[in-house]
Amino acid sequence: MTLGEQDRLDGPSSPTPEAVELFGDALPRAQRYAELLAGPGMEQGVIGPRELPRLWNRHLVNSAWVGQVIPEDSTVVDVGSGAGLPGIPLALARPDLRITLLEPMARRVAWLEEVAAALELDVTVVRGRAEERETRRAVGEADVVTARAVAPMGRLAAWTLPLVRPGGRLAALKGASAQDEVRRDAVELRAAGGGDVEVVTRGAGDALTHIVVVHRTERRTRNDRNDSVGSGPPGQRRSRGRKDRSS
Ligand SMILES: C[S@@+](CC[C@H](N)C(=O)[O-])C[C@H]1O[C@@H](n2cnc3c(N)ncnc32)[C@H](O)[C@@H]1O
Repeated sequence: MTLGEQDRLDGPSSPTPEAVELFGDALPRAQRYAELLAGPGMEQGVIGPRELPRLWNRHLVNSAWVGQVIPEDSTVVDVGSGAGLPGIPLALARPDLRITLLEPMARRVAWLEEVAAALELDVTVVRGRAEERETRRAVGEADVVTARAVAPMGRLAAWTLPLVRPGGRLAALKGASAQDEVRRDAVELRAAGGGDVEVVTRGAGDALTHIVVVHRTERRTRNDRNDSVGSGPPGQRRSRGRKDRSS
């Protein structure tokens, strides 16, 4: 399928050529997600009206690019999913991944559950804050943590690297400040258990995406030693969009 330049200007129901490539067979469900964001999502305030004309590039395509730094069959925790970004587009583009959407706000958790059910997505939704011990117990350690627009790099690493298994990685979607944040917060990144860091750039224009990949060292941090991971305590909310997980 090819789409012309005009399709970029037509609003949320018009996927861009990058979207066609990234979502492949899942494109109709990505389109449904864009419609949900533009309709009930906007009414419920999970996304602002000004985002409508740039839903595809700035949000769906930008989010799906993160799949390019995630190895096959990984477990992923998307921290601070909000409207479902990048977790929902990632789940659509990469059905091999096992994804948990982590979000502290009840209203957004309800939204994520509704979207997962509507799109028949096999994702787990957990209510909680990344830095809380209960959350770490509930979600365990993932191969990869993703996050977009949640916190400055140093704080984000302190919150999220304890959710990454040693040898795994944090993939943070950042704006043009990516390199500067990495330099500025280098000490915090190391203290949190960060090792090698790379900034991967994809796309152009509204879809331009800088992904800060922080590789987690094998060494344990004080945060890890204070936590023991396992199944979630009573009261921690977990739910699934679909229960018949096949892989
Ligand atoms: C600016 S929104 C970004 C939402 C989404 N990632 C996006 O890119 O559109 C930040 C989100 O992070 C969540 N958040 C804030 N602090 C958090 C924490 N400590 N742990 C997990 N999520 C957090 C907020 O509730 C909110 O949904």
